[in-house]
Amino acid sequence: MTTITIYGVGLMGGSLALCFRGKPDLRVVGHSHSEASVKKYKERGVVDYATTSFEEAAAEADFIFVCVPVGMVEDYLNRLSKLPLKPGCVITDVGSTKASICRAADAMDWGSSYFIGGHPMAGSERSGVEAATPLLYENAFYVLTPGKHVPESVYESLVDLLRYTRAQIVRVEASQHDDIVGAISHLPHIIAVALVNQVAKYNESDPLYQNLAAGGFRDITRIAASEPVIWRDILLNNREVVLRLLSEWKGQMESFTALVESGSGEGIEEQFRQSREFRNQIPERRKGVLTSLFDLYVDVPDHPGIIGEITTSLGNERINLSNIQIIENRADVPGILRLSFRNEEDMDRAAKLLKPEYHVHA
Ligand SMILES: NC(=O)c1ccc[n+]([C@@H]2O[C@H](COP(=O)([O-])OP(=O)(O)OC[C@H]3O[C@@H](n4cnc5c(N)ncnc54)[C@H](O)[C@@H]3O)[C@@H](O)[C@H]2O)c1
Ligand SMILES: O=C(O)C(=O)CC1(C(=O)O)C=CC(O)C=C1
Repeated sequence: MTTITIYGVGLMGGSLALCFRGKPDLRVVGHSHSEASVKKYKERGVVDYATTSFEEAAAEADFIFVCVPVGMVEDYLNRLSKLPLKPGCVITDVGSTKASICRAADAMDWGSSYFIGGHPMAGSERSGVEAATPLLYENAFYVLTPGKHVPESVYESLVDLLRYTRAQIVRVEASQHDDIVGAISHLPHIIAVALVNQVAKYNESDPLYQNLAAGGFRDITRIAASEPVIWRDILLNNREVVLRLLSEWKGQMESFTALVESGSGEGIEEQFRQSREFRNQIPERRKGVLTSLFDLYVDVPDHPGIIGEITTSLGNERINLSNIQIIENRADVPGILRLSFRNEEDMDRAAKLLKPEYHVHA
């Protein structure tokens, strides 16, 4: 029996627990310092056992996942490094920054256990165990940052366990990781929050702002609803990278200001041309919850029963749907329907069937 202990069974920890729970020869233990949370973990059935005792949670563990806010990770690792852990125990975390955590962990004496930094590139603006789902990591990249002293066999044992997440493991050096996530995750969160706060001010005097907010505003601001404590810790921890990016961002805004001020239509077009080219080459299929390799997107008109019509016509042709999701891109009405299939043949047949009536794209 392999025991997996999760400290902080929230969105990320709870989702990991749900990936491992009920799998052959795996036992999942959850830890929280709060009695109420321990009760909740048990009631929701996310773990096999839960405790408020830090020591008891670690005692039998073969793998430990530290899934608390970045600002707390070092403290948790420090406490763990001082416990009599099972020999060969692998400790990892899911913190959104890696350089300072890995540096701190490298300076700790792990005895016969090992630390490997981790960061799944999947998540949500929601938080807490209530938001946990075993599908969170599916098709996402999962970064691991093993230090030099971690034997390959130990690294492979963690990779092997993580196959239950159905994520794609990628090995990255910790400071390179922080540079990259600064640009593709931390800066976008700041921009989304600043934009929402700017619009919220206008909305105070004219609530029509909120009502007219459609696809553009919604697409760029979903993440502005993210958990404040989690993001406070991330931005402060990746301070230097974030400050450099913000300064470059100011430059971007100044360039745009100059283009608009000088009426340079050509310059504006060029900015959009460049960004469209890069944006369109990002492999859409790999990211997000519930994506599969065989997805079709169908623009559906807003009329009652439309989803039923589509699923019935697929059913009549015996085309198996593995998933269906409405992507809300217009206020309060279904816009794009994502249909997922288990194989290319089903996807192609569905596209052929739906094309005469709907706008279908892969
Ligand atoms: N939210 C995301 O999209 C995302 C994605 C990848 C990685 N991460 C990282 O995962 C970790 C957990 O984030 P989450 O989104 O699961 O958050 P969450 O709020 O859903 O869960 C945090 C967990 O940590 C526990 N905790 C322990 N000490 C705490 C303290 N002092 N303050 C607050 N909570 C404390 C909470 O009880 C909770 O169980 C963070 O390090 C975060 O950077 C988050
Ligand atoms: O999808 C979201 O809501 C996320 O914010 C996920 C996201 C991201 O920025 O992409 C957020 C933080 C991470 O550490 C990793 C992933």
